[in-house]
Amino acid sequence: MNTSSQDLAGFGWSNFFQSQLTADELTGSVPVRVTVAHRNGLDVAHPDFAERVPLLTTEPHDEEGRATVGDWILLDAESHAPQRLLDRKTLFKRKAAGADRRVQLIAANVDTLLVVSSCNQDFNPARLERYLVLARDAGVMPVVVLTKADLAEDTETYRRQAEKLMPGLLVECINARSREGVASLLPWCGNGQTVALVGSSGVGKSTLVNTLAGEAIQETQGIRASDAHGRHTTSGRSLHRLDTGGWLLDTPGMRELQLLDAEAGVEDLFTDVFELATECRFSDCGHETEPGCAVRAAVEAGTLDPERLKRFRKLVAEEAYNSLSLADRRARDKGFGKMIKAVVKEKKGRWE
Ligand SMILES: Nc1nc2c(ncn2[C@@H]2O[C@H](COP(=O)(O)OP(=O)(O)OP(=O)(O)O)[C@@H](O)[C@H]2O)c(=O)[nH]1
Ligand SMILES: [Zn+2]
Repeated sequence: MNTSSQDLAGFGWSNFFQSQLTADELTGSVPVRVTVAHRNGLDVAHPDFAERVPLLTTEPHDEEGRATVGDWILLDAESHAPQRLLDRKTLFKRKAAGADRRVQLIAANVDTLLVVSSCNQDFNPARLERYLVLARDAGVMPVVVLTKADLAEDTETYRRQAEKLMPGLLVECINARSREGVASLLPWCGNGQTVALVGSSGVGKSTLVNTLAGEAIQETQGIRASDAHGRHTTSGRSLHRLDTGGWLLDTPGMRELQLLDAEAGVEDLFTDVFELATECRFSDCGHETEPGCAVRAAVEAGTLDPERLKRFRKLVAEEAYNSLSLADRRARDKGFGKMIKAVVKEKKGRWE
């Protein structure tokens, strides 16, 4: 077998992976990319072949040691038996529901996350912010893509709102249905580049995939005229080659990604709020009613957008909730239910 490193580069191979190989591995192994992670095997691809191989052997609780879609693994050059997993450049993961909170791997080695929303009533800065946190946590570069620019009267207002979410954030307003429309995204989809998409239902993810791929690999469905919500379209877990030589990683797991355990990401995204908070009189200030609160002072002085503070609070609360185990969540929900019941009972009692 004589595969040039250029061919491998088209699959996403780079010096980052190459430098992990030992002298023995350079001659005795062949690197392959995981295109589908099945329960009992891995579909892998290489410029010269594609096949199903057995799972890597891992320690029972080493969830991150398992291979997921997008990973690079080494096979024995002769037998094609899987040898080991290479370190990842980036990783999307989530904690599974359930008492043991196992880590679920979603996708590895994604270079760019296209955060999709549209230039209409679906545009939601809070949701975009959440996806940006997610990208930060995975170590992936985010690009905000605002679709349906062809239907909007004033795309600049949307663009400006999105740009305000993070310093230096790239925002592209596009028509996802036209080849020319998506041209501005091509730099992120070049040879060997891996992109993934997130965004709510109906914003045009499948349309974008179709246009980028140059063929209909995703089913799109018409938007329901009445409520502007797209219908859910199904898709298989996969890594698709784009016309441009890039790879589109589109899996149900990726589509369902939610903000989970994103503490570091929240800090990155809201450095202004965190910096202000260091000046609050109390170190555990909740920025609600405490005296000497620098965060509220900034809002009053007009230097901090109150909407931004609101979103920050929501994100922190949501993250705290998501980080609870399922058992804790149930207990909390039950506690909440009990509290409601008690209040209702008390109110009723008063009138009976
Ligand atoms: N005019 C116009 N229509 C668009 C654009 N992007 C998407 N649409 C339409 O919006 C509808 C929903 O698009 P989809 O691609 O199915 O949305 P989705 O995000 O994949 O939705 P789910 O599969 O539910 O996650 C379809 O009717 C598309 O044709 C755009 O940029 N311009
Ligand atoms: Zn404060």
